[in-house]
Amino acid sequence: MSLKTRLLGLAAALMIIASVASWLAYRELSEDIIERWGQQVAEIQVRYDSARLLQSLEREIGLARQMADSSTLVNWATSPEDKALQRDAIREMESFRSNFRDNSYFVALRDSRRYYYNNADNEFADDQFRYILDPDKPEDAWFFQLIEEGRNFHLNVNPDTELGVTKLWIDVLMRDEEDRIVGMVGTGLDLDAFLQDIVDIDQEGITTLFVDYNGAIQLYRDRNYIDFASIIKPEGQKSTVDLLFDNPEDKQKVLGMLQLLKNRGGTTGAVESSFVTVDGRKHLAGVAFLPAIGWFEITLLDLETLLPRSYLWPLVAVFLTSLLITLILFHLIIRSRILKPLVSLESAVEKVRGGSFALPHLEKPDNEIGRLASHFETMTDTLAHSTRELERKVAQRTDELNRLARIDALTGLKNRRGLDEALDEEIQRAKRQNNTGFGLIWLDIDHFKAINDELGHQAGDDILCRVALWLKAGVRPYDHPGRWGGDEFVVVLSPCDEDTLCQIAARIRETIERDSIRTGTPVTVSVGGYLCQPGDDVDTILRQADQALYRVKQQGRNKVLITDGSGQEINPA
Ligand SMILES: Nc1nc2c(ncn2[C@@H]2O[C@H](COP(=O)(O)OP(=O)(O)OP(=O)(O)O)[C@@H](O)[C@H]2O)c(=O)[nH]1
Repeated sequence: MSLKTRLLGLAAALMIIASVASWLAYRELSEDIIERWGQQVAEIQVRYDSARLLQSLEREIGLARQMADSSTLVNWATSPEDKALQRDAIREMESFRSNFRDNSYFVALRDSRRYYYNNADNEFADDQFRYILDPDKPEDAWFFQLIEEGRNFHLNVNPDTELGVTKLWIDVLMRDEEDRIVGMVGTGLDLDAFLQDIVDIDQEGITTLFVDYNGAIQLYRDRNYIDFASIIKPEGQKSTVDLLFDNPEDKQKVLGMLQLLKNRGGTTGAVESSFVTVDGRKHLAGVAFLPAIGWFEITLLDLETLLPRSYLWPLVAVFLTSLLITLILFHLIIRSRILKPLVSLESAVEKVRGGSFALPHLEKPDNEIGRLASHFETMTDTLAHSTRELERKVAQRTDELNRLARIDALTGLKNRRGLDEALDEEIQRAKRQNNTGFGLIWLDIDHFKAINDELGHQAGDDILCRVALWLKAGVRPYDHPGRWGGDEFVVVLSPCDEDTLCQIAARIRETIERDSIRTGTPVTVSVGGYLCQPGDDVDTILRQADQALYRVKQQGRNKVLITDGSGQEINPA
């Protein structure tokens, strides 16, 4: 697999790994962020909603307590038949009515079970006594239950069938100086208006509800879930907060949070929160206990609505785009800085390996690969130069060897191979030039063995060298003199005719005889010559010349004998 493919594969694998890792990290992180944010928001929201409820009820509760503490009312409650006290009490009650937000009040006396009420329309002016509370009537059970429990203060969401109103009732027990319960006073707030103010807040994704100490739903946007008159219902029949959750775990969680807050004894500001599922959607439930009224406030935050995960998608898109751009840039840089230079370097190496030093253009980035390419170029130049130099020397040496292979080492004349080639060339030339003639002289030193024997081998060599010089001097510059071997010499004469052949052969013989006398060692040579004929080959030519020489030796030596193709003497010496 090529490096390019590997790098591309690696980049793609890295991108996939990075994307998957980022996606997982994003999910974890976004969930974490949303949870943290949600918890903080839930706590703030719970406190805010609690504060709104308490703010709205505080004044009414305070007034109800004042009313319960009113000595006028307490005195009357202990002597309800006393008309004077009743008159004062009614006046007192009416004064409170104008102060209550709902402009309504109720007063219920324990012993007489008489129930007094007047509303904002002053509908029951001078007729505040409405009815007698009956312990056997379920709708009156709240009164007897509260007295039995002895709870000084209680909030109660209850429809009053007698009066035809459903209200959030603020019930406060009236006690005499001996702390005996003598009655109950309070006011009611219109439930619908109250729900609209406190619970039906127009904030998408936020649900607020209030439950009593036992978890029974008291204020909730869906009236069907409200546990009306929950005080008189036995446990198990109450419409409690766990009804809102489908998942048993969630039910336990929420009830557990209520219990936890109860155990803390109503620490102010304490908030518990946990994730729950409502209508198939994940919510964060925040719970706070409101010790002032003995209720819990529960806020459900629909996190997907409040902070949809899609909000973070642009972040993911930015990340993935940057990742993609980074990888593309990485790939481009790798390609231009590593791959392309490597590919050009590899093709250059291939060329050099194939014997060519003409390098293609090499990419040389400013890095190790660039320096490597530079070194390779320099190395190739040096190698090319050395190779050229070596080739030149080899050629020179080969020429020299070729020359030496054709030269006789002793005399410096052509040797037998050189003569063969010269003869061959002459035959070819003669053929090309319409058989223009050429000749061949073959000469042999007479009695050379005796010279060697008498004067020694070195002296024999000297004579061979001298004969070579005289021979050279006796021929034309373009003739080819050579030593055939031993004391035999051959001259190829070109071009040449009969006369020339005879003249040169005779001149050679005379020169050697004459000049050798001057050296103190006279030598003579026998010369055989042959005028070459059209169509003669090397063997024929040499044989003819040799035979002529042989005949000279037969005839007594130191002579010249030239023959033609028929074997006839041309110019007998
Ligand atoms: N000094 C010397 N002697 C050589 C060399 N090559 C051959 N010889 C001798 O040359 C002699 C040649 O003798 P031949 O040509 O057979 O006979 P010759 O004595 O010349 O007598 P003819 O040719 O019949 O006149 C031999 O004794 C060889 O040993 C050489 O390179 N140097």
